[in-house]
Amino acid sequence: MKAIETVDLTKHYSTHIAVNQLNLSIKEGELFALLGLNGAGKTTVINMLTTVLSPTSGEATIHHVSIQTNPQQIKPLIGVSPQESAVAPNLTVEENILLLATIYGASNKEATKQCNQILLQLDLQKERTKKAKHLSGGMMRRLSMGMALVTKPNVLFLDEPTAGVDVIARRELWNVINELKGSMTIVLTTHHMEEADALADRVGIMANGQLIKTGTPAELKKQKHTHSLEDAFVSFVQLEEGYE
Ligand SMILES: Nc1ncnc2c1ncn2[C@@H]1O[C@H](COP(=O)(O)OP(=O)(O)OP(=O)(O)O)[C@@H](O)[C@H]1O
Repeated sequence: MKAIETVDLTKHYSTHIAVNQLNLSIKEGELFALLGLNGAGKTTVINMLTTVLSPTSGEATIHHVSIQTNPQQIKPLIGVSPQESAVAPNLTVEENILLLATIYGASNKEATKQCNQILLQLDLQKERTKKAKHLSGGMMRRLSMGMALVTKPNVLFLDEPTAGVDVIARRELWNVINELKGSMTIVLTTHHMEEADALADRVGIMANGQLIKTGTPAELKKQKHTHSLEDAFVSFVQLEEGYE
């Protein structure tokens, strides 16, 4: 079953084409990493798929539900951990999750059960009574991911989940993402090629709003005769940008 499908998905910001006729198909349970230089269009794609932005043209479906005609039906299917976190700084870790679960209609008992499960899944039990504003960058990202799990999503979007965190916290976040892998479809964006290599079943490379390459990390490396996904990425992007 296809979790996500886009057909000629396009977004214009006045005269600037941020995403240009994107055709993408992601299978249920797959972890797909969207790669690209700054401004390539990754966040715009995620914002369209999560119904934050309306496409200028083209179509996209999540679990066969259209993002344009049925955005309200999309919301229960997805969880989003954005670059700018929606965490309430003065609430504790536990309170942030409980509040969101209650907003989504859980009873107090259900919310507590769900919160305990998420804290366990994300290894956040020790931080449960800490105010969010006192969390480290890595723990903050973990809380943001936990909050994205409140809707029990079929598809989880992680926009640069390890941006700005240290190398140990990054590895710990990889463990958390690896634990979630397979139980839901995950789409993540990253500038860290070793992250895409470690986590992704498949990657898509964007340049100038277009999807220029998709494949498994192994396929892309093989095509460029290298053991480094970063080298393969640079080569694909440079070719597209006309550096070679
Ligand atoms: N609200 C906006 N108005 C006008 N242009 C925008 C707007 N948001 C994004 N853009 C432009 O659209 C293009 C794609 O931006 P986007 O944020 O999707 O890229 P990105 O690949 O996520 O980049 P980064 O890796 O830096 O987060 C960029 O040229 C950006 O300047």
